[in-house]
Amino acid sequence: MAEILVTGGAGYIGSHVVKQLIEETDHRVHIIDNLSTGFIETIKRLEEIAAGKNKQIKFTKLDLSHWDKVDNFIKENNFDAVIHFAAALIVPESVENPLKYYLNNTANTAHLIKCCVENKVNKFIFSSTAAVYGEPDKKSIPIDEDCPTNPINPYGMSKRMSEIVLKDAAKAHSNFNYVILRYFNVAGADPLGRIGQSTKNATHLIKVAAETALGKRKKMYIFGDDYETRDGTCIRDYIHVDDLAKSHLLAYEYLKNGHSSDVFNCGYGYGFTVKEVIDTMKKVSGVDFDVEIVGRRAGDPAELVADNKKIKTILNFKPVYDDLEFICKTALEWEKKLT
Ligand SMILES: NC(=O)c1ccc[n+]([C@@H]2O[C@H](COP(=O)([O-])OP(=O)(O)OC[C@H]3O[C@@H](n4cnc5c(N)ncnc54)[C@H](O)[C@@H]3O)[C@@H](O)[C@H]2O)c1
Ligand SMILES: O=c1ccn([C@@H]2O[C@H](COP(=O)(O)OP(=O)(O)O[C@H]3O[C@H](CO)[C@@H](O)[C@H](O)[C@H]3O)[C@@H](O)[C@H]2O)c(=O)[nH]1
Repeated sequence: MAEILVTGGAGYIGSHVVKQLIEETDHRVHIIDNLSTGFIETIKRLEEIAAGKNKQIKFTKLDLSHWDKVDNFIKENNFDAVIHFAAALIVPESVENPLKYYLNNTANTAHLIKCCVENKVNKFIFSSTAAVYGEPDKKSIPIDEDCPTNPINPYGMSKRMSEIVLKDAAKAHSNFNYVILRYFNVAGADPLGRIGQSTKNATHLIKVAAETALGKRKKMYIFGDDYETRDGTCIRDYIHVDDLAKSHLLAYEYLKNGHSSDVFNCGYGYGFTVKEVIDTMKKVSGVDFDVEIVGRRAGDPAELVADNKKIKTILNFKPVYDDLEFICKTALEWEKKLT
C-alpha cells in the first residue's frame, strides 16, 4: 500500500485517475487542488466512490504557487509518489498570458520537484502533452517519443520545460525517478457516469460537439477544411480518459518495480478527422445539429497521431475503450448530467 499525492485531482483527468486508484488499488490517495478549474463537487463524488469501497480519500485545498505551504505540506506527509496534473492548459490563453503558464506550469512544477527530492518522494508521474511536438512533418506521423520536440505555443513550451527540469533532477539525484506521459487528445467520461469533464467554456472538440447536440450551443464550427487530410479537416488521436487514467497506474507500478525514468506517448495510434468526430456525435445523440465551416484556428497542426508501441511494450498498456462511438457516448451522457 502506497501513499500517493495527486495534484489537480479535482480536475477532469486527475479525478479519473483518483477513481481508478480507489477502485483498483489499495493505495491511499491525498488530493491537492486550488479549485481554479477543478470542482469541489468532483471531490465529493470521489469521496462517495471511496465510501462505497469503505475507503477514504484526503483533500487539501492548496495552491502550488504557495511555495512555503507546499514545502510544509510535503514535509508533513510521507508520500511514496506524486502524480502531477495541476496546470493551466488553454492554448490561446497561454499566448496572451505566457507568464501565467511559465509560473503555474513550469515554476510551480520545478518547486514541487524540489520538495519531492528534498523529502525523498522518489516517484514522480507527470502530465505532459502532444503539444510538446509542435507541428511535426508528415513523415514523423505516427509520432514516436524520439520525434524532436518543438512546441509552438507557451503552453506546450511550459510543459516541455517541466520535462527538462524533471530529466535534469533525475540525472542529479539518482534515487529520484519519473515517468512523463505525453497525452494526445483526451475525451469521454466515466462509463458509469459518476464523473466527467465539467470544464467551463471548453474548447475541446468532443465536449463542444456534445454541448451542441444537447442544444447548449446553437451550432458549432469546424476550424478549417483545407488541410491535406482525407476530408480536409484536422486529424487527432482521441484516447478515452479511463484508458489514459490506467496508464498512470501502470506508470506507478513501473517505477515501483525499480525501472528507470522514461517518457511515453498516450494515444491509440490512429486518428479521426474533425468531420468524422462530429458525424459520430450526431449518430450517438440522434441529433443533426448545425455545423459551420470557418477558417483555420491558429496553431492547429493538420495531424497528430501517437505511435504507441513504447507504452504498449514497456508499460503493457492495453486499450479497453478504443471506440470513438463509446468515447462520444460517455461524453454525451456526462454532458446531460451537467444540464
Ligand atoms: N485535457 C486534455 O486534453 C489534456 C491533454 C494533454 C495534457 N493535459 C494535461 O493534463 C493535466 C490535467 O488536465 P485536465 O484536462 O484534467 O484539466 P483540468 O483543468 O480539469 O485540471 C487541472 C486541475 O489542476 C488544478 N490546478 C491548476 N493550477 C493549480 C495550482 N497552482 N495549484 C493547485 N491546483 C491547481 C485545477 O483546479 C484543476 O482541478 C494538465 O497538466 C494538462 O496540461 C490535458
Ligand atoms: O469547436 C471546435 C473545436 C475543435 N475543433 C478542431 O478539432 C481538433 C481538435 O481540437 P481540440 O479538441 O481543441 O484539441 P487540440 O487542439 O488538438 O488540443 C488538445 O490535445 C492536445 C494534445 O494533442 C493537448 O495538448 C491540448 O491540451 C488539448 O486541448 C482541432 O483540429 C480543432 O481545430 C473544431 O474544428 N471545432
